[in-house]
Amino acid sequence: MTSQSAPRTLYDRLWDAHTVVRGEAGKDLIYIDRHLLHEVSTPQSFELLRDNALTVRRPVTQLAVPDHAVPTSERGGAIKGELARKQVALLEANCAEFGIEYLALEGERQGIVHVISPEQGFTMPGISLVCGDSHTATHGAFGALAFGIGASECGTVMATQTLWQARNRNLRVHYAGQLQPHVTTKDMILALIGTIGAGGGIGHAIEFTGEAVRAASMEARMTLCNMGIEAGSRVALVAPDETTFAWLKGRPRAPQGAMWDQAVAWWRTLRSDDDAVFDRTVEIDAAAIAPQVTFGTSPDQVMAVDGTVPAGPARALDYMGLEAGKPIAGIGIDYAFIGSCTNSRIEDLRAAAGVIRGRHVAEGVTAMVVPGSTVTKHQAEAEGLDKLFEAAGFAWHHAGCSLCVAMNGDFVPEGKRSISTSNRNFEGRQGAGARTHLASPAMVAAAAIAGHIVDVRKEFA
Ligand SMILES: CC(C)[C@H](C(=O)O)[C@@H](O)C(=O)O
Ligand code: SF4
Repeated sequence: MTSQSAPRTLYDRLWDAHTVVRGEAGKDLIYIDRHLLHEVSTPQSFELLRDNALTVRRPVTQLAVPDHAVPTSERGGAIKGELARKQVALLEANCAEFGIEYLALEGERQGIVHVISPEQGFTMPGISLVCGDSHTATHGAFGALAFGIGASECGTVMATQTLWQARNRNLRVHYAGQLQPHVTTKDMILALIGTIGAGGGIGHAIEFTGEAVRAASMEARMTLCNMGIEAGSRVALVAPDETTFAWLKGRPRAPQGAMWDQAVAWWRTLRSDDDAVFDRTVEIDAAAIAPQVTFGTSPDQVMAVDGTVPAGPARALDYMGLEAGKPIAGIGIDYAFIGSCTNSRIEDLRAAAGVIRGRHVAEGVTAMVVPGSTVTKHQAEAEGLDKLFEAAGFAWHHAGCSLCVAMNGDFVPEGKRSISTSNRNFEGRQGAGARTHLASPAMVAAAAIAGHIVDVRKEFA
C-alpha cells in the first residue's frame, strides 16, 4: 500500500481513494461512484443483469440519456428511423425496469452524455465515473477518475458498483506559456496527439498541467480531456481549482450549503504533490501552437494550418484526396460541423459565432451547429446565437451526437469534404467515403465562411 505521506500524483490519489481491494494480479477492485448510460452501448449490459437475475445496486448513482442515435433536425413525436426509435425506446424501458433515472429525449436535460453530466453537476471532482463510451475521460477535466468501459463492464458496475481495473502509469503533459489569440485547447490536444501519436498515451493516465491549462475555462478543459483517448489514454485529468468550483457551484446536482463547503475543502486537496514522480513527462510550448487541422484519417495525422501537407501514409492521403507538399489552407470544403462532445458547449458556440461577424457561409457549403445539450441550445438561443448562425446560413439543430458519428441520419455524402469540431477523422466516420478534417470551432466557422480551410488568425489580422 502506498503510504499516505509518500508523494503522489493526482491520479494515484484518486485511485487510492477508490481502491476497495488491492489485487495480486496487477488489478485493483475500484469503487465506482457514478455511471452514465446511453442507448448504443447499454442493451447488452441490461441483458447481463437479466440473464443473471441481478438488480442495480445503487440506482441513484446511474443516469441515462439518449444521444448517439437521436435525430437532430427535428424533435418531438416518434423517431422516424426504426433502429434509432428501438434503441431509444429500449433504453427508456430498461431504465424503467431497473429503476434508473432516464432523461427523456424531449426534455430540457437531454444531450450528449459527456455534456449533460457536468452541466447537471453529476460530474464532480474526486469521484470515479464510468460510461460505456470511449470519451468518458472528458469528466477528468473536473479532477474526476473517469474512463470508458465496455458493455459487460457496465453490467458489472450496475450490479456491484465496482470494477477490477489495472492501474495506469502516470504521464504528465505540461503546457508552458500562454496560447496565442484564437488558438484553443482543441489545438493543444491535437498538437499533443501529433507529437506523441495516436497510441502515445496507451497505459498512461494523463495529467495536464501548466499555465495554459490553468488559464483554460471548464469548457476548454473538457475539450482537452475529451481527446485523451485519441492519444490512447483512457484517463485524462486536470486538477480542480477555483475555476472548477465556480463553474460547478449552484448546478442542480452539486452539493449545497455546508455540504458544498465540505466538498470544496476536500476538492482542494486533489492535486499532484509537488514532488510526485511521473513515469513520463511531455513538455509542449503552448505559445508556439498554431491552429491545428488534421490532414489524414487518424487524429495524429495533424498539422499547423499554415503548413504544407506532410508526406503521410499514401492510403490516408489518397482517401483524403490530398497531395503532399501542398498548403492545407485553401483546400475547399463541402461541410462544416460544429458539435460533438469535444466542442459543442456554450463557449464553443460563442467562439464560432465570434468569427462569423455578419458574414455568410460560402456558396455550396452545408454548415450546421448542433449544441451538445438542450440546456446549451436554450442558453445559446437566449443569447441570440441561433439567429446569428441561421442568418449566416448555418442550420441550427437539436442536441445529440449528430455528424460526429454517422448513426443518426446526419451524414456527409461520399467523397465530400468536411471540417468538423469532433474528435475522430477515421475513414467513414462521418459517412461512407466522407473526408473529415478536425479543427477548433473558430477554425470550422472560418472555413464555412471562406469555403475552404483557412487560418482563423488571419480573419482577425
Ligand atoms: C458508440 C460509442 C460506444 C462510441 C464510443 O465508445 O466512443 C462513440 O461514442 C464514439 O465516439 O465512437
Ligand atoms: S459526440 Fe461523438 S465522440 Fe462524443 S459520445 Fe457522441 S459519438 Fe462519441
